[in-house]
Amino acid sequence: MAIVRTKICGITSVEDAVVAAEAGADAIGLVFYRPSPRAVDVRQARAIVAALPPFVTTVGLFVNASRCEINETLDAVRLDMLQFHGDESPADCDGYHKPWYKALRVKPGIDVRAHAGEYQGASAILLDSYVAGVPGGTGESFDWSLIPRDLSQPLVLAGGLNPENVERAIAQVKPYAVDVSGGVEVRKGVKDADRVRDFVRRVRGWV
Ligand SMILES: O=C(O)c1ccccc1NCC(=O)[C@H](O)[C@H](O)COP(=O)(O)O
Repeated sequence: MAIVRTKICGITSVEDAVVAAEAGADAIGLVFYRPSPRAVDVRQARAIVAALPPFVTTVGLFVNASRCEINETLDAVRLDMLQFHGDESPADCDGYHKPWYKALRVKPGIDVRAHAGEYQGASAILLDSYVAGVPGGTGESFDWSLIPRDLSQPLVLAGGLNPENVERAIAQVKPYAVDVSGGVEVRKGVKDADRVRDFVRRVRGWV
């Protein structure tokens, strides 16, 4: 059985980053989108990244950010990958000399395969729930039967995952990785250490 990777998104503190890393998360996500309750600035992000042990991937999440803002963030913070969570075109995502992936928000009627196929430079495609007016981090799941089996890029499953449903999600969707934020929080922006550990254990099949 393939190993499924875990990303804990929306980390806002050193404490939560260390909990995620010690739990066995493969990656953490830092939200550089000011309207989000999980937004971090570069000073917070640098402290979080500095506290991480080796081999934990740091992902910077942007929503329709300018090239200038992304470049300034990359100059200030050691980010390993970029996650584009807005309406960025394939050209908008290229040119940073970093691996990147694109989030697509799924609702009935969207042709996921065709949409994903536009992002040939992406290291992966993240599928999240569509909620009108909210770009992400909604805590809402979507109908996993809408996910095509034959995407050309690795699939990161997101949207409303939690320790209670992640094993079912993995069994049904067989993603490359899973991404969680709200399902392991005490409140928006603050992780629940026990739920983070439980989530990672279940993804790894340790329970
Ligand atoms: O977390 C946010 O506030 C956020 C804001 C704008 C765009 C994306 C955002 N978060 C993305 C994620 O945390 C995850 O990649 C994904 O959407 C899962 O979130 P959740 O449903 O809360 O597990």
